[in-house]
Amino acid sequence: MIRIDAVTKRYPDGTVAVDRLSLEIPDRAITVLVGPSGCGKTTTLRMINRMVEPSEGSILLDGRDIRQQPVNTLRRSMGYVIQNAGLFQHRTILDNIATVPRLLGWSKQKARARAAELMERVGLDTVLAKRYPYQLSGGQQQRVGVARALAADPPVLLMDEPFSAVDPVVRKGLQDELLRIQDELGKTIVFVTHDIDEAIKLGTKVAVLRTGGRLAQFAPPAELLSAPADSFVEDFLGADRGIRRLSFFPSAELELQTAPIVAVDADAARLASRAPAAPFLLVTDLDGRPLGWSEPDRLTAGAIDPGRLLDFGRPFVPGTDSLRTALDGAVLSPTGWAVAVDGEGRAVGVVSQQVIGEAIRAAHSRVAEQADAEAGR
Ligand SMILES: Nc1ncnc2c1ncn2[C@@H]1O[C@H](COP(=O)(O)OP(=O)(O)OP(=O)(O)O)[C@@H](O)[C@H]1O
Repeated sequence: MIRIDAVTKRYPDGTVAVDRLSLEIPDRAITVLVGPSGCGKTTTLRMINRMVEPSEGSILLDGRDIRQQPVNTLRRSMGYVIQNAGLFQHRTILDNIATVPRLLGWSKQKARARAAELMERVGLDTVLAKRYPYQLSGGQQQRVGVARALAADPPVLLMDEPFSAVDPVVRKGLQDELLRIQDELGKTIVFVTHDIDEAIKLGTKVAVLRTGGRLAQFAPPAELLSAPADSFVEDFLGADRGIRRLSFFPSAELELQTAPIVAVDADAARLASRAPAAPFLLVTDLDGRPLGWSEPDRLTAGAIDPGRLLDFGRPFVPGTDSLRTALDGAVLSPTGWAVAVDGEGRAVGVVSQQVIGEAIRAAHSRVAEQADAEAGR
């Protein structure tokens, strides 16, 4: 665990960048530092690897003051990734990634083998190994930056706005990749961003800082969204807080109906038997994949015309997707019903906005009961 204990940083010109900050950063999780420009995020991160020394307070790594070990030893245990990757322009991709192992005295062959392994791990084609950084896209360069930081297998990874310079689509890819790598490697990651959505997506815990380097709230993302500590945090979280919170509620328990699902070859008797179940029937192809919605009386036996069906919107996968995705599916659907599919895209049920609304209320009361129970403990 990294423990930041009442740390203040005052720069020589008198600027207080960080003000009596205390944080317990858990092992093998992603802790995000988020806040407006100039609130002291980078300064805090740099105090962890001693690129900046605190004016007051201390930082402990596994119970030991970080000032008690040589700074080089400390930094070797902490990979560091920055915006724009900060790659060495005159070195190939492979040699960039192999930098730290080489500094640690590994043979060239061993370091390069490790670098090649890491390229695959971060989703880079090894044909890029011999290229130079300027021959890569921004997103690819960021992946190289992550691979380089992981090369010596440090337990801690410090990441300072690593994905800020790329477009939103590439950024989403990099975030997903980081979550996947973290699932495999379980590093202790401290991640700085000014983007609250990125913080909520990546953080196991999120520290919201306010200008002047003071901590506003330190909590798991779902808790930030449900119970912002004050109006600063609430404003910083922005609009749609309620909708975004639904991302943390699973859709697995939604009660699905199967009666309104009919295959495209359904006969008159079958259509008639299903019709009372819902105002709309979902027509699927012969493999069970949804084609679209129709009012029951528009379907005539043996002559279902897929071209005349209503769009079925965006389906969700129960157990994988959240209530937010399910609600989105229902809102997008012209019928107000969402379609649930399995991993292969076959319809497994349908659910109305009303039932999703009830599930949301149930989820809220479960969270409230849990909070009450914890408060009473
Ligand atoms: N070397 C320095 N000397 C004086 N003041 C500094 C120095 N470095 C940073 N600061 C100031 O300290 C405050 C915090 O800066 P810091 O870079 O830690 O913030 P940040 O939250 O990372 O900001 P951003 O999101 O804009 O990168 C700012 O007011 C900044 O101007």
